[in-house]
Amino acid sequence: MKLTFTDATLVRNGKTVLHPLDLELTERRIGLIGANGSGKSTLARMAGGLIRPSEGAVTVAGYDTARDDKAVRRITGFVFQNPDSQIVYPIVEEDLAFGLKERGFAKAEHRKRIGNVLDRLGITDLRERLAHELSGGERQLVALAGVLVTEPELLILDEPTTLLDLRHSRRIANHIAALPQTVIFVTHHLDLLVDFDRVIVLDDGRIIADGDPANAIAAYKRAMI
Ligand SMILES: Nc1ncnc2c1ncn2[C@@H]1O[C@H](COP(=O)(O)OP(=O)(O)OP(=O)(O)O)[C@@H](O)[C@H]1O
Repeated sequence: MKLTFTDATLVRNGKTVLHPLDLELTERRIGLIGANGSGKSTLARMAGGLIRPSEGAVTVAGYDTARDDKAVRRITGFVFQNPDSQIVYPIVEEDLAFGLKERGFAKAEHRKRIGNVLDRLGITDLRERLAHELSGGERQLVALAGVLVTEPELLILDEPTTLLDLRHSRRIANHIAALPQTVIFVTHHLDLLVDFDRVIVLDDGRIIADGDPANAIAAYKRAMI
């Protein structure tokens, strides 16, 4: 999977949210870090075709996100910080099945896939539960499971562990480490990125560091003093 940003810019209400970006992303696990409001979510959404650049172009697996946004969204799964924006059905299992149905998976496969992903995230006990009765962290895990179960080619995770305890955050990190797909992971939890292939640091809409996790995280820490 290859993503390219060519002079991609985003201007909103007169503010330059992202200054012209040139990037070629071919790594499997890419972390995005930076200060609040530095443009991480914007870049992540642009990578998945949810936001079109004001100028320039973004391509995902050869599809231009401005022209072929449907194709891009078909191969991309998003997990956002707020699980409530993602959970649609009242019962956890129904919610996970909904994502599978929407993406055209055969019904016979639903139970097996759902069982597998719940098991891997350590939340099998939530299968029959009412989503609105779950804790914040449990809902975040269900939202994540709902996307993982569909195995999208590109997985974009925007602060998916903000409500999780250490055990579950680690489980997510381990799970991501084993995924064959491309993952773009926005987070303030720097320790989750130590084994990543590439980490990009944003500051005020610009890339200020880009490289291996140790160097990128060190640059971020220096910039935040
Ligand atoms: N429609 C808009 N109009 C004006 N400003 C916007 C708009 N959308 C985003 N911004 C601004 O762009 C900047 C980048 O926002 P973004 O959500 O990408 O930041 P972030 O790095 O993900 O931050 P956080 O760590 O706080 O989640 C912010 O200053 C935000 O207020």
